[in-house]
Amino acid sequence: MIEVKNLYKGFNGQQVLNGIDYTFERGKTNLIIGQSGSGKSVFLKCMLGLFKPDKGTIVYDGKPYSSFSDEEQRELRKEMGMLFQGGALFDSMNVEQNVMFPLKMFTKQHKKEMLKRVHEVLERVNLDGTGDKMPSEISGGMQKRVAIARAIVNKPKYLFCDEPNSGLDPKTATVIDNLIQELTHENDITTVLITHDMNSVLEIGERIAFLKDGVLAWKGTKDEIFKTEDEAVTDFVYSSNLFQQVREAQQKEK
Ligand SMILES: Nc1ncnc2c1ncn2[C@@H]1O[C@H](COP(=O)(O)OP(=O)(O)OP(=O)(O)O)[C@@H](O)[C@H]1O
Repeated sequence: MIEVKNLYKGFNGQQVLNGIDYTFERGKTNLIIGQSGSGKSVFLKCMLGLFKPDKGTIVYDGKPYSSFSDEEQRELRKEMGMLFQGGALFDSMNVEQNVMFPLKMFTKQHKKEMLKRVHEVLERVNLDGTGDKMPSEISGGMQKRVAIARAIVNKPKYLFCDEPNSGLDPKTATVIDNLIQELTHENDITTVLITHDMNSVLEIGERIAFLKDGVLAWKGTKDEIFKTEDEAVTDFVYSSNLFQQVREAQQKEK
């Protein structure tokens, strides 16, 4: 669980996050949605410890970041899995080396032990047997699954995903969404996922935080989002054809 309390962040006099209070629950896919420029990435980077908040507290499973020693900060980084747009694999490394990278960086395991874990996670994401392939030799969807395997190889408590579906066809995007959700449930991970993909909201929006101009303008679930009359949210979600179609279908059923 990650509790965010009264979080403020700005750059050069421009306020980006304006006093956010929110709790990201453990074992759930916690989505952050909102228009471009609303502060989603800055929010994520604050939780990753990449940006220092101007004000406010971020509490990781009961422990405020400000109270972490250097060693504890390093330990926390080890507990964070990251999945960035485009997968961000190392082109010069094969699949196995990519997935092994966090183990080499954060653990002192023997190679045999690391290989065992790498193959365990590759199997979990249905990529067994691809360890010696280079990223350029596999499809975009497979690259995402390698990136997911790399993000979970260290058994993270927290998984941060920034638009994990970008560049994928709708069917592959759904496979990736469901895989992230399954891993979140199986391993009781606190997953925080930024998305522009309204299909992802419908698929895995167990908890949704809607940001508008750096403020948490609405929070709820994928079912509640259809019931809300909050204009900021309705303006945003019904600009998507998919949401309009689902709403129309729901109205016909009534
Ligand atoms: N390192 C930085 N220095 C200065 N300003 C920044 C920095 N990072 C982000 N910003 C500003 O913060 C604001 C919010 O950006 P952010 O990337 O969080 O938006 P976003 O909601 O993630 O947008 P998108 O959906 O397009 O990715 C923008 O005005 C951006 O220019």
